[in-house]
Amino acid sequence: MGKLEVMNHPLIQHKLTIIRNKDCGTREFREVVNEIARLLAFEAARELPVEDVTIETPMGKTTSKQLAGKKLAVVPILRAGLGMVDGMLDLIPAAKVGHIGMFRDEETFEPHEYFVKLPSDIDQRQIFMVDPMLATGGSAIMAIDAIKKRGANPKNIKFICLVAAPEGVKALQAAHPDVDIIAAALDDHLEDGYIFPGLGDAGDRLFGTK
Ligand SMILES: O=P(O)(O)OC[C@H]1O[C@H](OP(=O)(O)OP(=O)(O)O)[C@H](O)[C@@H]1O
Ligand SMILES: O=c1cc[nH]c(=O)[nH]1
Ligand SMILES: [Mg+2]
Repeated sequence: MGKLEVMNHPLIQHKLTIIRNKDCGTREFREVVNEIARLLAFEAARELPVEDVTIETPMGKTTSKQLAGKKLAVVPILRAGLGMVDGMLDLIPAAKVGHIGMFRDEETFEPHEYFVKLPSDIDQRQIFMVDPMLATGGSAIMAIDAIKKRGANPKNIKFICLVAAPEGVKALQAAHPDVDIIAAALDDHLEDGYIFPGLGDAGDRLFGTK
């Protein structure tokens, strides 16, 4: 079973409160989503491998740690996942970026895939898949199916979101038990396919489409 990590950090809780508020405008919503993504990237990078390197400080020779150079990829689920990409890249600027286009049917909430473009060496990369919302879990499950089908190593995939519903966590863990989930918050339940209390439609709020 994949791990679920919920980030109960005060900075994250404070920023989430800002974007949950229905009066938060597009510009601030976008900025704060990226700020939270940056904080989540910090946590997501916790298990990156490091290696010893010998350096000289002004005081003399020592052995110190550096990143071992594992290849990384950030993979947003379009559209709303795009809102988290810059924040992730602030911390891991050398990562490649893949895209998976996915939309939910407004009545059935079934996901539909409309675009997939990944780095050609995705099989060798640690993948951080990003999407602000994990609701029924359908979009995340299908997006992970898509990257596994194209060679991604299941052990190298982490799913990173802002708000998760218990229903989505359960479905994602059942479908992809090898994928760890990092969420800024675990909310109460789903109401008509939307997370309660949640923050509404993340894509529409990020791009001002409603
Ligand atoms: O867990 P699920 O029930 O699948 O719901 C979550 C999905 O819904 C939203 O995307 P949406 O379909 O609204 O597309 P958008 O990002 O283009 O707005 C969200 O960004 C997730 O991708
Ligand atoms: O609450 C939700 C559920 C799915 N997609 C969103 O953008 N918000
Ligand atoms: Mg949407």
